Amino acid sequence: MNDQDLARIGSTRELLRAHRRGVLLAVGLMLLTLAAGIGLLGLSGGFLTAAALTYGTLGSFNFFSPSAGIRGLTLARIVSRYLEKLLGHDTMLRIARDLRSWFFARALRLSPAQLGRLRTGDLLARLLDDIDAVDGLLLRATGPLLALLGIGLLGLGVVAWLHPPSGVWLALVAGALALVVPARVAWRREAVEAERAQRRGALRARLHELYEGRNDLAALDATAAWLARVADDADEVARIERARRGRLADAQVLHGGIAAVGLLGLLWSVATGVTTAGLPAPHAAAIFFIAIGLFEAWAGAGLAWQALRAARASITRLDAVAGAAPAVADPPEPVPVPERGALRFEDVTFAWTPGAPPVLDGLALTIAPGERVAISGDSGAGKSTLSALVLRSADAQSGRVTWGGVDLRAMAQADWYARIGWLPQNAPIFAGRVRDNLGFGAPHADDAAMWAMLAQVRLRAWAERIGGLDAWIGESGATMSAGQARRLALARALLRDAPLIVLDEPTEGLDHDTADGLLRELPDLLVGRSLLLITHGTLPPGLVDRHLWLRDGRLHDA
Ligand SMILES: Nc1ncnc2c1ncn2[C@@H]1O[C@H](COP(=O)(O)OP(=O)(O)OP(=O)(O)O)[C@@H](O)[C@H]1O
Repeated sequence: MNDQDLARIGSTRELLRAHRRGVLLAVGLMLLTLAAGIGLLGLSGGFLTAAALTYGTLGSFNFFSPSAGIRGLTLARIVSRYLEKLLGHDTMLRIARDLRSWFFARALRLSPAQLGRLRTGDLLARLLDDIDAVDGLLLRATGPLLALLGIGLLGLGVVAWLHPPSGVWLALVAGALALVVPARVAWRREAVEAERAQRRGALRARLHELYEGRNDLAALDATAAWLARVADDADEVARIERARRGRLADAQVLHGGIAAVGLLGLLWSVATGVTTAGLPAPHAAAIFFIAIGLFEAWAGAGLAWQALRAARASITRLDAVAGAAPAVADPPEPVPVPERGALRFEDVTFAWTPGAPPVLDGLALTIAPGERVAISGDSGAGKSTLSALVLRSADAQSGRVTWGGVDLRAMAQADWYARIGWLPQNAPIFAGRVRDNLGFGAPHADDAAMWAMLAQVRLRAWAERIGGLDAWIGESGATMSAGQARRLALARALLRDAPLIVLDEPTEGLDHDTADGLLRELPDLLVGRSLLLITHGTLPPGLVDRHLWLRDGRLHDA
């Protein structure tokens, strides 16, 4: 499926339905493989019995038809099994690919506040474990269950045709299996499967946090305590897995018991048929072998039922994220975004949690084109919240934010972002080359522009030392100091050809002289662009046109 098709899909089940052709084909091939296998067993049993009964007598024996049938079924089984593996796995891989792209794209539509409620490890668990459970639905759950149903009906039909009383008996045994096995492994197991998926997610989250926070935990001498929590989580997961396996083993035992009684009853039924109702012995043998084949195939039903329940729990978890309505969405017919304009907050009131005291309360602010405004305030006053509204991580509950007179909510988010160069508080450095990190937001910037920008943020000497624009910088800027990472992210924001630059604490982590030098040079880097600067520090004269103070949700002159 292409991106446009995926964008139209609203739930996991809808996505699975879009693959129904591949799924039906794979199920048909599974059925064919099973039918060929069981047919082979029945035909061979009948054939051998007929041959044994004819041996040493003068009776005639049709050798050719059954042996041709055996050859045909053998070949059919080989070919259908090969195609089943080929097409079944191909469909499964397509489902997995589409599910991952779709889930990821849907999750990214959510605002940071919505995503922030999920732990990264849990999100990863959904992306990996839950999608794994769902894409295997075809090969481990619905596929086998449908194929087992199909082969059951076919087998019962053949047995009933050869000997109706045996058909009735086999149907009764099949009915008992169909009730008892799912009852043991799957009936009323929704809550347990949901808990299993949730616990596995929690374990991943705990491990992810251990990895991310390993240095802090080591410094706090808290690694052992954290590992103990990991062990507790792992124990919980193991407890649930053991219980599941126990239920599956119980189901296998029940299946074995019922199948044994079923076969004994069938033996009695066909023996009576042969001795009293003229049932040919080869038919009796064929019925017996078909039944053995069916019981063997049905033994997989328990696992398939369990996989089905697990997949359902995973579907619920995936839809909880992918099906959530994004807090910030594009309008159906977005308005074009003006090239330049004033950024205005008009009587803006905003609370992160509905009903909580607002962080911004009737806030008003105008930044004229080319104007540079700094905003300071106590920690927690709402400075980053203000930039979050500019970035449309959230929308104001009342009032509006406009650019060139157009409400930001009337624009497509991507069009609006094209007008902004943003340096967030925790700007990430991506694993890759210096060039990649600079060029993300400015794909057309050439080497000369990159070097000039590196010089302006005072990173030129560093870049030359590590090998230039193609030098590799590790994940999260592992090979850089915090100040260097901050300056590289600043360079990235400034390199963008955007009329509005939003900088949240650009000099955080820099020594006084570097910070001061950088701020003094900032006006030259802005050249006519508007600036919204969030800062705690003192500013050199001439950097900004106005310096405001955020207090009680409103802006005051500093
Ligand atoms: N995503 C969020 N969800 C819920 N509450 C939030 C969120 N982000 C911020 N807040 C709350 O909003 C208030 C303002 O936070 P904000 O980060 O805007 O302050 P700030 O002025 O930038 O602080 P600092 O100078 O410490 O960075 C705080 O009480 C904070 O707890």
